[in-house]
Amino acid sequence: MAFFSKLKDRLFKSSSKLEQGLDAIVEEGGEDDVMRSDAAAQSASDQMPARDVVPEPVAQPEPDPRTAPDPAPDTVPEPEPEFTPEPEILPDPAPVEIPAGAPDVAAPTPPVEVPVDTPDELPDETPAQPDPIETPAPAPDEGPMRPPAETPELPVTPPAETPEEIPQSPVPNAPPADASVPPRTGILGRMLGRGREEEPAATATTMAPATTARAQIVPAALRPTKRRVLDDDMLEQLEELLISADMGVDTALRVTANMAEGRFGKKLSADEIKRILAAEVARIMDPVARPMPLYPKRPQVVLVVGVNGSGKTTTIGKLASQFKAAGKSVVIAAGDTFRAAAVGQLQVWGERAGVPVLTAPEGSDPASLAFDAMTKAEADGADLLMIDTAGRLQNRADLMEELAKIVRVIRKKDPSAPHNTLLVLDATTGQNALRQVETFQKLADVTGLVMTKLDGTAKGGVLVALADKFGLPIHAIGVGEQIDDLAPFDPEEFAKALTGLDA
Ligand SMILES: Nc1nc2c(ncn2[C@@H]2O[C@H](COP(=O)(O)OP(=O)(O)OP(=O)(O)O)[C@@H](O)[C@H]2O)c(=O)[nH]1
Repeated sequence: MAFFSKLKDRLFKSSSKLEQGLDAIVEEGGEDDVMRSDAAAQSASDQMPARDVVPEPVAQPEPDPRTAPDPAPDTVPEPEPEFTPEPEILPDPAPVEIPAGAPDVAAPTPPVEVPVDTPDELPDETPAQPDPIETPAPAPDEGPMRPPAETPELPVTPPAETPEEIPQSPVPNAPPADASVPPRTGILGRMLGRGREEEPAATATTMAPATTARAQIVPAALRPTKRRVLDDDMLEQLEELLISADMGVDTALRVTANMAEGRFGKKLSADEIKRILAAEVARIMDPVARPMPLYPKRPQVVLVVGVNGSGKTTTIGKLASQFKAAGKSVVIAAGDTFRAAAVGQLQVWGERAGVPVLTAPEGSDPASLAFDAMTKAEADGADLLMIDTAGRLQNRADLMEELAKIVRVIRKKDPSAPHNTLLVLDATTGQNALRQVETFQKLADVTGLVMTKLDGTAKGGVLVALADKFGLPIHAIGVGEQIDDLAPFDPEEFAKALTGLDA
């Protein structure tokens, strides 16, 4: 519930936009569902405490909803799609000892300097190649592979259904140093803004004097439910609304067509439309909600790519922390060799996660660093090597070629690598994310996505467009700047949050 609130309230501005838009569409062309509201009013007033509502004298007897003829058979609402209950919040895995001292104040771990003397032309030999049968490369069209059940590569405490490889929140939530700040309750309980915001409203209602309450309070059940016939006009308005929420034209058309299927001409309330839309969104998103797969290969090479500022470094830190908590030995390579600040930032994240960060002298070839980092990670018997790369705009051909070279060089060392190429997308970039996927996919064979900043001003609809267009797995979502602000992607929570449905 808390995570749902987090999604709903901070996740998207587009959520409230969609929610309000759907309400407005029905409000605009809808009619009061009189029969339903009368019946609801009767039932509500039967249950209403006397002090809350004093029914006015009724001139006409209330029709008995059980015997009254149905004046409009087509007003019977569609059965509402069922929603899976919110997934159980799993207990945090074993706590991780955060290195003593806050990363910001502790002296950073001296970087492991990797000598970068590898020439551009790297040897063609591929030392210590594993048996290809034991370490199959991920087949692009097979989707993410999970390690065999018996492999010791699985994390220590895999949830049954949710990502095994990215535990929910392995880091215990230490109380904040400032006692005036309320204690944090983990990633699923962090979105407390909504609860706090709701408090005044709740107080206002309960504090209202009885006399004014009698005049002013109109319980929701007493208000007539507006319903609107689902016709071409309404579908067009729905399409426009979905496009404005960044779903893209193609996806918006497909979604509205599916919504109309079997319902055209029927009268629907705003709530019913939200549920139908949420079910459709969840149906599209379900196949892409996949954790990052782990393979028996050591080191499993995870290349992290994306445009400037999308959240690569932050995501690497969060992932490294989670994998470490799951018992993996992780090494990070600072592939942005051109910006000293980027290296420094990665070192801070390495400190936080408690994993070593391999660096190279400023200005050296990032492809060489990647090669040397693989050699070192292999020698150290690391399970995972996460390679950060410089942010690059997808329209900068030179930088994209540099990325392609990194991939080529990695493959010289291990033809099955990189085993995961994660494209980190900033959800606030909207439709531009689609172009980013297209370009990065061509050059770096992207295997999965991480969508960051969903706690910000993101337009969540773009995730639906991405899933609909590319079908790439969404391994995780970033919902904040802290180390445990990375969560598995839950399609149903997402759909409910996007459409403004209550949990
Ligand atoms: N609110 C929020 N901020 C995030 C999230 N992920 C990353 N950030 C912030 O986004 C900014 C950029 O993150 P970085 O991790 O430095 O991005 P990057 O892709 O490594 O950046 P470059 O190296 O410049 O390409 C930082 O201020 C992060 O704190 C997220 O999920 N939510």
